[in-house]
Amino acid sequence: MSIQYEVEPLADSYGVADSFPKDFGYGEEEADIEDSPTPSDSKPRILLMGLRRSGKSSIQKVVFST
Ligand SMILES: Nc1nc2c(ncn2[C@@H]2O[C@H](COP(=O)(O)OP(=O)(O)OP(=O)(O)O)[C@@H](O)[C@H]2O)c(=O)[nH]1
Repeated sequence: MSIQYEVEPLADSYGVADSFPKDFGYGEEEADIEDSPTPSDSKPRILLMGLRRSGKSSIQKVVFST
């Protein structure tokens, strides 16, 4: 007496994954819609943040005044 098993190929068990759309992606590249004006001379900009009267203007004078 012999018992026969039906062994399906392993690849068939992943049939669900095969049904996944192949062209799934992030779509077209979209331009940033942030309203950050791009300076034409492309100078780097520094945002100095701090509490009131904490010395921001003084730092600016010391660091950036020529
Ligand atoms: N002792 C001391 N006082 C400082 C220093 N830096 C700034 N001050 C004094 O702190 C006060 C405020 O300095 P500002 O540079 O005007 O500070 P700010 O952050 O620009 O102030 P806001 O524009 O009001 O936010 C001024 O009276 C400065 O003289 C420091 O390093 N040491």
